[in-house]
Amino acid sequence: MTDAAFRPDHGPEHGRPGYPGPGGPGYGDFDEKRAESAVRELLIAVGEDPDRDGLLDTPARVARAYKEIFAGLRQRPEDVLTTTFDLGHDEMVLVKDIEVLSTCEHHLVPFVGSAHVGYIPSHDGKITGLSKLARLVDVYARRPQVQERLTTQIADSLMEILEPRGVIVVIECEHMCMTMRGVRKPGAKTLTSAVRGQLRDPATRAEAMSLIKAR
Ligand SMILES: Nc1nc2c(ncn2[C@@H]2O[C@H](COP(=O)(O)OP(=O)(O)OP(=O)(O)O)[C@@H](O)[C@H]2O)c(=O)[nH]1
Ligand SMILES: [Zn+2]
Repeated sequence: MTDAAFRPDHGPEHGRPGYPGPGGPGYGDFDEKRAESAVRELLIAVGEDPDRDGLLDTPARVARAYKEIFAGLRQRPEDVLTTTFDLGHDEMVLVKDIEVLSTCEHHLVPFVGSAHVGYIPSHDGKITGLSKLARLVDVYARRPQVQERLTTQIADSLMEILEPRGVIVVIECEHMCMTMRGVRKPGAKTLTSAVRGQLRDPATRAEAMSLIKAR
């Protein structure tokens, strides 16, 4: 996969010499051996014996798991968001309750919850399959993330690829870094939203929000 295929949407670290991105190693490449030895080191660091029976295969297993959990680093939104045309529909399309399984980039523990993704198709009726909206959520969720960036990346890539009249993305998640450790507040939900184009109009936005809230 070439560096040029990816947009520099991961913040300033990307593309620094020696790091993935333009001018660095292949952006998104997964180095399984390096991941394995890092997990082995981590086990030693926490006071475990990586050579005891139960842990022998753990570094390789964790490396494979990380490859899967961060598979979105090797995917582009345009790989999943295929488009088609349907002139017949120019009203809002909203897919609710898309499961979000992501990883907090601060602590590398999960944050989980739901995404609600809606758009108003372009005047020429450019649309996408409903499942593709869920696939798009996964492309960005399967990376080291913060919830705010996850939300805006989904909204911005939809705007770019579907060229819709408007987009709304609302995400509600529970962060394990606030549950398992640190402040330890199970049940606290973080809500983020990104609204673009005509969905910024108060009435349209209110309609979308009432559809999202309706159970
Ligand atoms: N804005 C934002 N913050 C997040 C997200 N995930 C985790 N955090 C926060 O990132 C912050 C990191 O804060 P630090 O003070 O550097 O780290 P820390 O000492 O481990 O913080 P505590 O979690 O408060 O113990 C914490 O407040 C987390 O709750 C996210 O998706 N968005
Ligand atoms: Zn965290």
